Amino acid sequence: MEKKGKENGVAAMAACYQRFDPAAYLQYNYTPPRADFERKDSIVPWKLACLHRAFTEGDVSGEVLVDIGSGPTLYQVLSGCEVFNKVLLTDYLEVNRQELRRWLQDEEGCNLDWTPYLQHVCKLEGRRPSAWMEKAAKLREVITDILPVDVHHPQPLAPDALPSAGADCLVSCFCLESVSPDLATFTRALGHIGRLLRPGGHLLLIGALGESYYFGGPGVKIPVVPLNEAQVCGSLKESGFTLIRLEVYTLPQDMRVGVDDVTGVFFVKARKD
Ligand SMILES: Nc1ncnc2c1ncn2[C@@H]1O[C@@H](CSCCNC[C@@H]2Cc3ccc([N+](=O)[O-])cc3CN2)[C@@H](O)[C@H]1O
Repeated sequence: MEKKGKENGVAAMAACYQRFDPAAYLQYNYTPPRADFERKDSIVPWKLACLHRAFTEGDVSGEVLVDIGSGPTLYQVLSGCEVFNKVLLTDYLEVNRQELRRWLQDEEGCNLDWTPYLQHVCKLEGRRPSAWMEKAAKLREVITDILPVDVHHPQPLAPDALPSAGADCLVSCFCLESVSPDLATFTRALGHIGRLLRPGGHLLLIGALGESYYFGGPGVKIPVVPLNEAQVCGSLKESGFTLIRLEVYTLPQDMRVGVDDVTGVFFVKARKD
């Protein structure tokens, strides 16, 4: 019974994602107020600051960075692209991989202008904002693949996707809790992606606290397993990670815009045992 229940939950979740709408999702979460670079308390600048610090404080290095569950967004690797010379983006849905490919190939039809993001991260790096074009070129140089991924598989990526030693660093933002029907499935998925990482490699994990649903498009209500900090820390420990740092952002009232019921966002830096 238990096994059947687990498979049903994951299958039901996969069915929800067939209606995911990248353009709407980007609009909901990656435009003001949640992405307002003039506001100190906006969520996206907070996330970019966490990622910038984590990638540049000296302990993260290597060849290969993998972003798990990229969705249609690039912000996750704007700092990491300066540290790694091979970056892999991944997502479960072809519509998201297509959105990413459109930007990478500098094609028409992108659903979001990433320029303000590139300019903001250049500022964090102490560069002039006009260096954003160099950062865009750097991204297009180091992002070598956009691959399918399924975190519910013990081997989430194709066998030949990574060097045998594994990736040197993983980043994953708002994915695991949004694709797992319950905490046990979240923890199992964390273990699956952990197996992609070499021992001593780093995991940078951003996710939602207290979220039970979000809209992945107009009328596309997707269930989420609500997490608290203690559960995140417990899952990391159970999946063979040592926590280095946990930071939490609590959403001000005007960041609660009706597209989900998120109360907070966590940022984790951890190392694979
Ligand atoms: N089995 C699977 N394996 C891997 N990826 C999978 C799988 N199934 C679906 N996916 C893939 O995972 C998905 C990743 S996007 C998930 C959205 N997460 C919730 C959303 C995000 C968000 C953003 C910003 C803020 N904020 O406060 O600023 C709050 C929130 C909270 N709401 C999607 O790309 C899907 O395509």
